[in-house]
Amino acid sequence: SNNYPKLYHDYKEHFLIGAAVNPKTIISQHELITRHFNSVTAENEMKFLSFHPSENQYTFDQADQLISFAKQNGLNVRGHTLVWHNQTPEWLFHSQDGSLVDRETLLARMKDHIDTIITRYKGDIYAWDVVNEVISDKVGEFLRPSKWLDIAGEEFIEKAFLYAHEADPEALLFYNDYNESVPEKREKIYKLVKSLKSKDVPIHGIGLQAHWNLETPSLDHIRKAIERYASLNVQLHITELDVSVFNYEDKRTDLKYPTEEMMIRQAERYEQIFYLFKDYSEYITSVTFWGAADDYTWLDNFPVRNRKNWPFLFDIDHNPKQSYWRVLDIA
Ligand SMILES: Oc1ccccc1CN[C@@H]1C=C[C@@H](O)[C@H](O)[C@H]1O
Repeated sequence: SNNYPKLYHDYKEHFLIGAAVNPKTIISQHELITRHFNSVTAENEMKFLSFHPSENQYTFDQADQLISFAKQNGLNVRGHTLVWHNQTPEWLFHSQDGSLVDRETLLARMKDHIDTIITRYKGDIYAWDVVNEVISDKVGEFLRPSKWLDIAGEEFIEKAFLYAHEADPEALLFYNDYNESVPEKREKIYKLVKSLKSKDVPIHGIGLQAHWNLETPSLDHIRKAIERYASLNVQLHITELDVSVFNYEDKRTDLKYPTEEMMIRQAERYEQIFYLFKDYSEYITSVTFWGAADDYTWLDNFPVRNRKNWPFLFDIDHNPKQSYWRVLDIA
């Protein structure tokens, strides 16, 4: 990573190049991140559970650490994420006596969280994943069942955006989701965002998580999703890009290293994907990887626990892979 062409520099007229970071990787991957990226997202440190572990307790230290790293190195910061069904503490949905809270109480607690967080980082965080993954993966089901939905009804979604906008009218507010290129889910995400826009809810962008692999989604499905979302006149961010060497249903655990053909195929995929992103750089303003190099990825534990993956442009020693050269060559 030390003297290879800076990835963000070669893409600067197209879109920002980002990486998910955490308190460990801003140290272990410091040189790589500051050389090749101009945007960062906290992998876990800005989620509800991290910020707000109990009703009257906010914990900011780890997020503050990441913010000062970003400021010291001139990196843009995406906030992830304010309202989600995962990594959210149980206290939020319960009263002292353990019963479920009512709609007003839950919305008041949501507002307090959003006000507190967005106000603290106003001017430091330019874009927020306000709502993450509320669309269902189940055929025929629109919204994912959750305590948010059960207690507050579907208006919790628009309320999150309204509260966020009131707290920082300058921040870009995103809806973020995965499997975003699957046609059936694409149409549900489209319907949700179109509905929010039609009610003048302040939403500025759609985050495509882009947790992809060597085979899926097809370039055609990716292109169709980008075009569908772009037609809503919102910005598009690729928010969590990785290209797993295993298909979702492939649970093999025998590999200690990626095969040569995996690395050749991955380089081809990355070239095709970035060629497509460049084609739509009028709409795509940021491309963030969900990590920076193969020495650390959430995919080492998902969907198979303790199974190594090699999803990025840089290898476990932070040296460029074939994938890096193919992405750089078409910049
Ligand atoms: O690809 C998925 C499949 C099933 C559930 C969630 C996801 C992706 N969900 C993402 C992954 C990692 C987390 O750190 C991110 O916050 C989350 O947005």
